[in-house]
Amino acid sequence: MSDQPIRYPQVISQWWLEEKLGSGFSGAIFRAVNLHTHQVAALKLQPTDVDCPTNRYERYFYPALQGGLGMPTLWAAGVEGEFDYLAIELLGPSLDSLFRRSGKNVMDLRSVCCIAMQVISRLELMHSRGLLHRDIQLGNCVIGLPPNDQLIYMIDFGFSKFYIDPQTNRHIPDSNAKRDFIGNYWFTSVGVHCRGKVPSRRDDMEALALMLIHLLTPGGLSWTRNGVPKSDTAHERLKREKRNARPEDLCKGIPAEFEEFLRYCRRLKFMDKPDYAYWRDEFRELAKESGFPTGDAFVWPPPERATKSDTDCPIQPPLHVPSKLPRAVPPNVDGILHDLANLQLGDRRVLGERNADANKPRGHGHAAGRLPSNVIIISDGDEDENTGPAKPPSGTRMTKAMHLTKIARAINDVHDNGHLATVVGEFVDLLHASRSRTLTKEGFAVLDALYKQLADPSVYIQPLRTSRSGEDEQARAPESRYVKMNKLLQLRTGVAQAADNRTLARMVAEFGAVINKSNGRTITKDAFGFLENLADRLRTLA
Ligand SMILES: Nc1ncnc2c1ncn2[C@@H]1O[C@H](COP(=O)(O)OP(=O)(O)OP(=O)(O)O)[C@@H](O)[C@H]1O
Repeated sequence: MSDQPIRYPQVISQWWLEEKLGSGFSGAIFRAVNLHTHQVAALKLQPTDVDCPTNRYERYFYPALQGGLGMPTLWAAGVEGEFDYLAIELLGPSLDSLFRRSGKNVMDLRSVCCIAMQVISRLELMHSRGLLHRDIQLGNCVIGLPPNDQLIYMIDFGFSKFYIDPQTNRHIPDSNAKRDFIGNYWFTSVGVHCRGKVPSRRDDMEALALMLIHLLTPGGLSWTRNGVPKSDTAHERLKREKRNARPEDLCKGIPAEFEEFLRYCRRLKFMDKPDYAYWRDEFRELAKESGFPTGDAFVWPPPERATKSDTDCPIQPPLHVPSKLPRAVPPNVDGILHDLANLQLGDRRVLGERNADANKPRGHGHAAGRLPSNVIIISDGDEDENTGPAKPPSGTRMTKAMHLTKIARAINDVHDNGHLATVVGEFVDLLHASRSRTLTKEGFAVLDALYKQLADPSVYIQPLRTSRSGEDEQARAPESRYVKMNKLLQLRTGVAQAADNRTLARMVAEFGAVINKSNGRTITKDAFGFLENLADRLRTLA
């Protein structure tokens, strides 16, 4: 291809070219009108002699995506004269241009959660049709034109690839052969970009995770700040920085879900199918916990405070507030649940100091007449106070965070060590079933509740981990892996000999501190062993 600027014609096939909408590495895209039907389209033009003839590839992939939500319609495609053209459904601006135009340093959490939910769905659709995108970035996510302007579309399938071989119907094989990097500098996964791995579904998901973290990071991910690398040395430097960036450092100060999502993507094996529904739910739950509507409609510009009209899926009232109390939607459900866990209700007992009257029916602490005046009774309406953790209302999937919160509340309510052992067992089962091995803030809240119940529930206990925002970073100066493993092993074996509940409480506190100080706050094999042995010990001390 010559170095001369490309001269685009006025008419291609039946399309009259109007203004330029954008340009890419090897072509440009114009708004165009069909001379016969007057249909409007986005015409993607590329000289036929370009080094990287992506239009030719895109033409091949588009048919597989037709009819899918958030997949543009391809109206026509062909070669005329020196140009390869694609006539695509005309769409709105990209997330990149919306974000740039907003002039903001970071994107608001509600918008990022919506992008997460929607792009996960787009990837699920593409993957279900055997295709990888392989170039996830803000410029390749665009919103529709009204009335579809709350829907995010995927565009630019020039780097896509069938990971299911259409001939054999089998997943493409992994390989260690050296390969050129396909994707973009900012968000392509570390495995593909820095280690030369073969892209698969996990890498599309990791690129999304990095894109979301980028949007929430002031100034963006560090390796995106110097622009596109102009030399091999600069590219190598960028790769080193990207490869060395630890999830916990990238995600400092942003909700833990993003760190967990990134870790999850990186743990997936080459052929693994990502759990799209799980992560969509996690981001929906995060939006809900943050007081936003749970729908995934991408409302731009973000409303000052999301309201019912922002979404076709209105906010679910998370809490039932008794009618005699002033009705108010709390801004932070999480904080309230946490505060509730720390309430001094006055009639709690120390399990280790139980005597015969412990079996007497206990006046329930929620009796309105006995509550301090500032206490609001909170109930999901689906919980039987005598049976601890309740089942989710039928038809509702309980997220891990909700489940953990219920477990923490159940621990506050137990009457004896036997019951406590059962709840700890449920905690262990939930952690085992979870795809993430990171102990979340809700997981720490369970440890807090456990410690409090084992030590003395009537006194306020400083939570084991109160902040994700980095304020507690000094307190959690990282310990080496070796130290962590050693301590966990000691706790795992020592717990079987614990003489009483107070000793168990001390061990739970130590356990929480070790996990909190470790990189990634990961639940290891020994950590599971400790919790399982704790449940056994509680049974024998019952
Ligand atoms: N269907 C469309 N409707 C409206 N605008 C579009 C459409 N497709 C693309 N654009 C605009 O054109 C820009 C470039 O499009 P696209 O990414 O498909 O081209 P490209 O040549 O492959 O770009 P790159 O080389 O940067 O990946 C997009 O960021 C978007 O702003």
